[in-house]
Formats: sequence, structure tokens, C-alpha cells
Amino acid sequence: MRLRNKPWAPDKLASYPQYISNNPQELKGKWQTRFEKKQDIFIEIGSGKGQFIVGMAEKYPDFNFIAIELQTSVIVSILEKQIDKKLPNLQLINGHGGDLLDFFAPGEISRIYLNFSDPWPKTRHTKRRLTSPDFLELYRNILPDDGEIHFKTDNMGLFEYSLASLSQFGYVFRQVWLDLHQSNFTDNIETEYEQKFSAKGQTIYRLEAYWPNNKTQH
Ligand SMILES: C[S@@+](CC[C@H](N)C(=O)[O-])C[C@H]1O[C@@H](n2cnc3c(N)ncnc32)[C@H](O)[C@@H]1O
Repeated sequence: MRLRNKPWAPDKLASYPQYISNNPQELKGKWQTRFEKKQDIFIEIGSGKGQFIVGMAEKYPDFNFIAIELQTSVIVSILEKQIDKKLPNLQLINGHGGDLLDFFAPGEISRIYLNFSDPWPKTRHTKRRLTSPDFLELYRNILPDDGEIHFKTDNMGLFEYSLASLSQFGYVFRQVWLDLHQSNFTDNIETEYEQKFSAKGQTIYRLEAYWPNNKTQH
């Protein structure tokens, strides 16, 4: 994501500890205390400027949401939206998806959203892809049985890679969309990248996967 340097961003993040904790590791296992209501927590890794996660939190007040974004100069845009909207079911983490086990206890998160994740097309960068086995292992740790991963991208190569990676890891696909915007999926909240790429005529791919649980009927 291209960004303007915002030297004031760290101070601004530090000024709103009610929305973005200065020490998210301390909240491991206790995230429900940060929300008005105790209800399932969904996270997005790599939220960018937050159009998706803010839209989701507005549309679904009966779920709690956490935006995780690496770049301080980017997550400050999510914070600005939250300062305006004051959503009781939205929290922010300025951190790296690779540190999920420091942030969350086993089973604390019910669903993970990955939207337009960086594709890292070079083979030597495979491990950086957010659907690589190392990341799937982290997700497996923080999700309960039946926990879900929802993934959207315009990048066909990353989508093919992710289908194989998730399947080989043991996830089961509930549904796969090979052209989301031409489908009958009515529940879509577009991300900033999604709007940009679809305006250029790019196809958008989407999948929903879950961890199988013998007791569950799907
Ligand atoms: C291509 S942008 C997509 C942003 C947004 N999801 C969208 O669809 O508009 C990817 C974003 O993920 C963030 N990111 C990349 N790797 C990350 C990681 N390991 N942990 C947290 N954020 C990450 C980047 O800083 C960037 O803002």
C-alpha cells in the first residue's frame, strides 16, 4: 500500500488507547473485556485503511471485530474512522500477523478475514504469503474447531496457491467464487483495493474455508 509519511501517526495512535491498545499482548485471552458486548470475535489481517472492517462492524453489531495492520501510517486511517463512528464492536492492533500467538489465546478468534493480501509472487518469498503453511498453523492455534477463514483477492496466482495450501493443511471449503462481482453473493463489503482493482476490470476471487469438526453438520 502506497502511503504518505505521517510522522504524527504514532502520537495519534497513542492518544486513543480505548480503540488501539499500546500493548495488545496484555489482552491475550481477555479481548472480550475491550468490547461492549461479549460475542464472537472476527479479525482482519492487513486491514489497510479499514473500509472493510469498519463496514463490517457497522453492519454486524452482534459480532466483535479487530483490525490488524502493520503500518502505522495506514492504521491511523482506520483510527480516524473509528474516532468518528465510535463503534463499540471495533478494536485495532498496530502489529504483524506473524505475532498472532502473542495477541490471542487458543480459540479466542472465530473468524479470520484476509483481503487482498500482498501476493509475494517470488518463490523465495512464499513464506510471507498470509496463506502459507506457517500462517495457517498460527490461524489453527487461535481458531476453535469450526473456525473460519474468508479470503478475497484479485490475484489469480495467489488464489490458486491459497486453494492448494488451505486444502493440503486440512481446511474444508464451504464455498469458492471465481468471479465474485458477477455472482449472486449479496453480502459483500468492498475493500479499498477491491474497488480499485474491479474498476480496472480485474476479476475478484473469494473463498470461505473452515476447520472440520467431526461433531458438526455442514
Ligand atoms: C495490499 S494491502 C490491502 C489492504 C486492504 N485489505 C484492502 O483490501 O484494501 C495489504 C495491507 O496489509 C498490510 N500487511 C501486509 N502484511 C501484513 C502482516 N503480516 N500483518 C499485518 N498487516 C500486514 C499492509 O501494510 C497493507 O496495508
